[in-house]
Amino acid sequence: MAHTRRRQSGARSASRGRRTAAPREPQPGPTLELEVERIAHGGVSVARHEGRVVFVADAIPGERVLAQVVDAGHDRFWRADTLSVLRASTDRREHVWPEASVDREPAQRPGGAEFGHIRLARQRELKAEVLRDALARMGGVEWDVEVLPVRPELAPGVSVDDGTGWRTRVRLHVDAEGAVGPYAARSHTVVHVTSLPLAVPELAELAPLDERFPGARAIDLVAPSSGAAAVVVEGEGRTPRGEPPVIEEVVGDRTFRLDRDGFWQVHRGAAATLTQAVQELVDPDRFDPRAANQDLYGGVGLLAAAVGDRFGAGVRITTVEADVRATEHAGANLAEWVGARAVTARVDRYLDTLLAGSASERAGLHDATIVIDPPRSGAGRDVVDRLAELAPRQLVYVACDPVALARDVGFLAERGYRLEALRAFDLFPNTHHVEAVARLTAIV
Ligand SMILES: C[S@@+](CC[C@H](N)C(=O)[O-])C[C@H]1O[C@@H](n2cnc3c(N)ncnc32)[C@H](O)[C@@H]1O
Repeated sequence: MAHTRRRQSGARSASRGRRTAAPREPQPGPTLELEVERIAHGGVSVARHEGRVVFVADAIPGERVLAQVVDAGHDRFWRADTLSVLRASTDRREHVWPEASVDREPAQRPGGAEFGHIRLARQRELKAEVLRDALARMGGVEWDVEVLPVRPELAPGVSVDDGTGWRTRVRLHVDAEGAVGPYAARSHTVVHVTSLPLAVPELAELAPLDERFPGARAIDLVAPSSGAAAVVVEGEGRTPRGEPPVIEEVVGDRTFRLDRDGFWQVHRGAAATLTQAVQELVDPDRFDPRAANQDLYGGVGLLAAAVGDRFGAGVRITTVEADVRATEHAGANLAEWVGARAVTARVDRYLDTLLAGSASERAGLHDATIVIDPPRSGAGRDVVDRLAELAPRQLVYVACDPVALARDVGFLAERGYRLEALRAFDLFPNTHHVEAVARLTAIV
């Protein structure tokens, strides 16, 4: 495709001579019959056409499908959508969200349920395969991964049969005419749907799918574990001034307060699942309650509380988070631990201040356990290098992206840390996402 470069006076000097590439338009290609070979990261499967990789959506490894190439603009791979299934896998089932099924026009299928046509147990095997492959390729470790379902007692009301009814946060979008819906898969086009099966039942009922919101940008649906569910309309003149409403989330015997629009784990049972996983994965023989323990990317203090509950009232732990409101809540949520602190900071800068500490401060860090729960992009080289320099006894890494985790496991291996334990959980049934909790320890 020919790109036209727009000339704007002053644009070149403003960008100091750098040219910014215009977003690439996808180039539609042919309709193909494809043998689907294996799963890839991102919820698509790998097929081949004349030697070229084709990433195909809405298929299952082992199937033969008729697929429309939606982007033939790359030399090395194309992207395609399944139009119909010519030979179905025994793992195929009715899609849990009829509107996302292959029976609908690809451009009209909502995103966010890209595994909904696959038996639940097989979804977990595919997620395990992606994590195992990523760890082998990027992390340099062979690890036999099993992805476990959320335990039903931790997620009351969530269907264990088909993986529906778990989402406590849903963002819908509003189009130019004010119509509401999710984005179509792999696009920013709002599509109309009549149901939200992945949402917890109270949100599925509340969702204003047939209403119009002219001028609004998005509709956020929030169902805290305690108190009423809410529909929040975002857009010009609609965001209320002043402090955002505060909600409560209950995990076991604990209540966490947070802003209604603040970060919280999305699956109804996720916070309890991760609490248990972190408590189990911290090696008690390596844990020193008086060391300078850390909970990095700490949100409102969920995982610092998990460590505190596991090791008792005397635990020292600092939770570090970039969002000021979240750290204010974390300070209050962790008030009962005299040794707990909540710090507002970017993790990389915070680690720089730790690295500049005195010899006795550095010794306290050397004995520390550091829990780290970064956003989807992972910790990355800069943070990993700083962590390795602090040389804590153990790291407990909570990850929502297998490739970012595997990359960071690889970086940590270069810096003398090895993967010692790993658990993976299906905190996002019917999507391709998977959560993992890993313990890495210093090789001595
Ligand atoms: C995956 S959430 C985890 C939150 C918390 N551990 C929990 O389970 O509720 C990641 C958090 O990291 C915060 N964050 C993102 N980038 C950050 C950075 N560079 N430094 C500090 N916090 C950051 C986000 O605001 C978010 O609260």
